[in-house]
Parts: sequence; C-alpha cells; structure tokens
Amino acid sequence: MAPALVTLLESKPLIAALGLATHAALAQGEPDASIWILILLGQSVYAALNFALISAGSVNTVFDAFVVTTTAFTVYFATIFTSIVIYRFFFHRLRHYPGPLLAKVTKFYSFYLTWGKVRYFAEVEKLHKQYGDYIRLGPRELSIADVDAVPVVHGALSKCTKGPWYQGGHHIEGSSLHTCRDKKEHRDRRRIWDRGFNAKALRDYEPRVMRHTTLLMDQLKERAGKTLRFSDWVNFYSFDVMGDIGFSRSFGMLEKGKEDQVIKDLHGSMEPLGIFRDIAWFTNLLLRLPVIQKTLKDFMKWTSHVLKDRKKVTPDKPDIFSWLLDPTEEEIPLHLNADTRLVIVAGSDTTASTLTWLMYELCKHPDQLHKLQAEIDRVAGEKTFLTCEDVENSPLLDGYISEALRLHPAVPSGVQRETPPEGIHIKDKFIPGNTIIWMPVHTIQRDARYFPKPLEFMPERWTTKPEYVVDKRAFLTFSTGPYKCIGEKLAMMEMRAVMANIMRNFDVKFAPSEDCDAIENQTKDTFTLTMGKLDVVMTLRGK
Ligand code: HEM
Repeated sequence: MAPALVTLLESKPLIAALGLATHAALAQGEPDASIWILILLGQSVYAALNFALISAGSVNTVFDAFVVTTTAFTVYFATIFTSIVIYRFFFHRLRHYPGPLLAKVTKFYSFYLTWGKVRYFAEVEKLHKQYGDYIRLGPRELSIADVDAVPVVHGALSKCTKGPWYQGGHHIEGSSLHTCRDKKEHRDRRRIWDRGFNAKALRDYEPRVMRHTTLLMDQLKERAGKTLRFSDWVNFYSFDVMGDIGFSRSFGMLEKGKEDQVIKDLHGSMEPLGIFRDIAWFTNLLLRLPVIQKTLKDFMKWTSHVLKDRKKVTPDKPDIFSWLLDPTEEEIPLHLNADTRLVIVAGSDTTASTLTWLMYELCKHPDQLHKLQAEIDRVAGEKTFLTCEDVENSPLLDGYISEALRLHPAVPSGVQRETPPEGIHIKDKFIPGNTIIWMPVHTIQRDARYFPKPLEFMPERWTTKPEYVVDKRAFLTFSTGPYKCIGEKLAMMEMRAVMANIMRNFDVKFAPSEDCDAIENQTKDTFTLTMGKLDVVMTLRGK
C-alpha cells in the first residue's frame, strides 16, 4: 500500500487532475464561509500522508517523506491557482465585461484599491470614468452605475438576494436583520421590526429625540464663540439617541462630552471592514481567529448584558427593543445581540455623518445657510426651540438634507446583491447567475445624467428646481426595495430637529484652523463613513 502511495503522490498528472477537479468543485458553490474547513482538511491530509509514508517505512527518512508530500501539494495548489487564473480570464461568464486586469483574477484587487486611504468609493468612481457603467471589479463581481439596474437589482420584485458580504460573523453572533440572507426569514423578521418604525412608534420616540436635541443645543451654547469639533458632537448625539430609542439606555456621551469606550472599540473594529471589504472568504477566515474575534465577542458580552438589563424593565414609552424582545422567552436569542449592534451602527454613524456634511456645505455656502435660516425663522415664529412636529413639513429643510445625502451618501459604495442562478436582464444586457453586484451610490448620485450640475450643492433641486433631478431612481442613499433602510423617517426626524434648532439659534462658520482637508480627504469608507473631523465656530444669533 505504502509504495503505491509514493507512486500516486509522485504522479504529477494525477495530482494535477485532482487539482483541476478541486477547482471544478469549488467553482460550483459559495465556499467563502467554508475556506477554514478546507484549510484544516488540507493540513490534516498533509499530516496524515506524512505519517502514512513514515510509519509504513516506504521512504528512507522523515525528510524524504516531507519532500514527497510537499512536492505533491505544490503541484496540486499550483494547478488549482493556474486553472483559476486561466478560467477567470478566458472562460468565466463575466469575461466580456471590461475592468482592470487584476480585478478579473482576484478580489484582492479591491484590497489594493482601499489600502492606505480607505476610500473605496472614490477609487471605484475613477474606474467608472475609465471603463463605463458596467465594470468587472472582481472575479464574479460587477459594479453597475446605470439606474435602469435599480428596479431589477433592488426593486420590490427583484430576484436578487444579499450576497456573501453579509455572511461575515454569522458563525459568532447569528444574523441581524441587516445581514439576514434568507429572503423569507428576512421578510418575517422585517415584519416585526416594522412595528417599531411605524408612525405611532415614531411619535413615541419624539420626546427622546427632543431630550437629546435640547442637551446638544445646551452644549453648543456653552461653547458659543469658540472652536468646536462639530463632527464629534453630532456623533455623541446620534449614539445617545440610538441607545435611548433602541433600548432605553443613553450612552451619556453628550453629557460627558466624550466618546464612550464601547463605541470607541466599535468604531475601531470597523476599519478592517473598510480595508478587506467584500473579500468574503478572507473576512470570514479572519473572523475565525481568536484575536480578531475578541472585539466582536467583547461587544457581544456588552450587548447581552444590556439586553438582560433591558428585559427586566418596561419603559414608560416603548423603545425599539419593546418590539424585538419576546417577554415569554426565557433566553434572549443570540441574533438579538447582532440586532443591538445593528441599531447602534446603522442608526448613528449614518445620521452623524450626514449632519456633519450638511454643516460643511452650509459653512462653504453662506448664501444657502442664510436662506435656510430665513425658512426656519418663518416656521418658528416666536419660538427659540423647535420640536420634531414644528419642522416635519418644511420641504426646504428636507431639500437641504436630501442634497447633503446626495452629495455625501452615508453608505457611499452601496450594498451588495447577488443575481439568482438563472441570471437577470437589465435592458438588453444579460447578467449571468450568481454574479455579485454593487451599485456605487456615490458615483451614481454625482452623475450628470441623473442630477445635472452634479457637484453643485443645490438644495433647490428638491423643491423649486425639479429639472435638476432627472431620474429619482438614482437617489439611492437609503437604498430601495425590501431591504431598504427601515430608519429613514427616524433619521429625518433627528436631522430636522438638530439642523432646525442650530439654524434658529446660531450663526455658523468654519473655524479659523479648519482647512477642510480631514473631512474631504480623510473620511473613510468603512461601509458607513468614518468621518474626518470638522471644526466650526458657532455664535449665538443676534449677539
Ligand atoms: C442618514 C441616515 C441613514 C442612512 C443614509 C441609512 C442608509 C441605509 C442603507 C443604504 C441601508 C441598506 C443596507 C443594505 O442593504 O445593506 C440601510 C438599512 C438599514 N438601516 Fe439605515 N440609514 C440611515 C439611518 C438609519 C437609522 C436612524 C436607523 C435606525 C435604527 C437605521 C436602521 C437600518 C436598518 C435596521 C437597516 C437594515 C434593513 C433591512 O435589512 O431590512 N438606519 N440603511
């Protein structure tokens, strides 16, 4: 048996054939979440073969055994890699789509694009200018900057599903509503979530929003006339609001004027997400390493503690978890930890970055700032403090927020979808099955075909100048279809309240030290945005 084993291992054609068969098998499915099993299997087979050769005495020395097995493994993996490269270049179903050569062979190309500045959306935008609307940006991935794709990829009747990017940490914390890939399970869970975001629920959240808005205004007033880091203060605000509305537990960041350690760690853990992006198998592999898992597990410890505490009380007014926690269940299901993180991340960084960008645009365009102040004065009458209700019907204010969201989408690279096995048609184009699709939101929302004068901050395009919105489908900032943002109305409520009260009470300008480099060039694309700083001076109006 053992001499036969040596013969087999030394037969290069046979080993190469095995390599080809392995590639053929891997190409059938989605091995991203199973690569770790393959690595373990490979190591075990390697060790077992060495052991078999040595114990059977079919080689003279241990070193000889290693030479035989290592040579066989080298031939095996070289065949797999060569076969993968040739297949992806010349035979792959996406071979006719243009794009950078390396991107056709490996997803590590996006790692190369993000390395350093972590601004993937900006790199993709350059590539679309070079290659057109449809680019192959990974072996089985397309980036599509054509709005006709929106209903087919994201619409209510779309057959596309969430891609492997969402698989990430399922093996640790289960799936959140956001990372849930099964359509039916998502629909069932979304129905429960919807109750926490309907008109009645939003009314119930209003006092909490107003409480934090008042506190923010107090803090800003205390710092009137001095340089203040606006990007930090809206960050404190949005996290405090989400903790309170989410599970009746504010982080107290507005009061302390500094970031909570839990949130600091959470932000720190998001950078790798920006760097490794959608190399799903690699991210999955990393998330199996104890050292990488630690941050997530520490955060889970915190969330399970928060949920246990939350379960013991019934808040006066319902919060989001009033709808998600089942009082009849003794144990808190694992996936609610992921949902807790979702509430915090989805609801906070997005709102804070939009408020920061809006403030940046207002400081850059004082004429627009004065126009908005005049509108808020009109709405406010004698009041100095405006409630959510006061400002819920100001198309002009909403136009300012929409314009900030258009120029600076909070999820700039868009979201990942995967085509069904039978593929999809977009106009005359056929997109084959199991193709990963990203629609680059930042690129699309700055496309002159959809928004003429795209780089101009022009809030009027949403009110008195509708000719500057040629195709509303291109406004993808909250996404669309069954997975669209559930928190859009809540976010609007918060942003209106903050902006209206700032406009009512303050004049604002860039701080003397502010050169705008950090916000313009150092804001990172970590799925949501990790904002560069913005320093402003706010002076009390009329003083
Ligand atoms: C300016 C503010 C916001 C923006 C631009 C925004 C944007 C988005 C986008 C683009 C998605 C789709 C993600 C995907 O398909 O992968 C999404 C989903 C989601 N957002 Fe927001 N969001 C904002 C605020 C909020 C707020 C305040 C909440 C409150 C908790 C929230 C909760 C969620 C949830 C739970 C999902 C997942 C929905 C699902 O998969 O069914 N978002 N958001």
